[in-house]
Amino acid sequence: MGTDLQSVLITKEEIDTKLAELAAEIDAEYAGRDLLIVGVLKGAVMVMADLARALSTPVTMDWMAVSSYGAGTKSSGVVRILKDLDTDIGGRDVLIVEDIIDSGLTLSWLLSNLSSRGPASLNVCTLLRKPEAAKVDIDVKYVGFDIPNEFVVGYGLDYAEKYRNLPFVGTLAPHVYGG
Ligand SMILES: O=P(O)(O)OC[C@H]1O[C@H](OP(=O)(O)OP(=O)(O)O)[C@H](O)[C@@H]1O
Ligand SMILES: Nc1nc2[nH]cnc2c(=O)[nH]1
Ligand SMILES: [Mg+2]
Repeated sequence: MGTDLQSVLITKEEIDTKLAELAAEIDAEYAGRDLLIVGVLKGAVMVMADLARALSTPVTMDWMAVSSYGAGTKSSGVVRILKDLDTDIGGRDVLIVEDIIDSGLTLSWLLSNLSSRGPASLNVCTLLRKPEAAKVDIDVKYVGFDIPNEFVVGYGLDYAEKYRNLPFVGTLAPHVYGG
């Protein structure tokens, strides 16, 4: 697996340190409240698992799976729900947890969908954010790392469903893309 990687962009230690910082901010914000964290499958699995364990605030956890319509339409912004929340979020404090915001279209859609359900509050935490996201008018309260516009894998992020289990975030060598 090592030879497929071009470089390590963010080490496991850097991720751990950043998640501890974000968890402290989230603990301060939600102290005494009843927080529901919502992970967006599948990419956010690692962030959810490690962020949740870094929090002191007791939380409940739920999951959504969403997909863009059709192949190659990632940036169409048309999303369908593959798995909805099990929880009624009406009146709840909700924090969406993502691995990455790239075009921002997945998150824009999720924010409008979830806000229509009447949560008491709705915020976003993402480990990674790419420059494209600035073009979309979304307010992301907790951001781990702003990264360059490169395709990254690891720590939940895949290329053709592989590399999600790497403990760090890296970039792929060109030969992996078939070049
Ligand atoms: O900002 P955007 O351009 O919308 O891209 C970001 C989304 O794309 C990835 O998920 P993907 O739909 O690839 O599915 P996955 O989480 O199962 O890997 C990532 O996990 C985000 O959810
Ligand atoms: N694995 C992966 N998925 C993404 N989805 C949007 N941007 C990315 C990225 O850089 N890597
Ligand atoms: Mg995802």
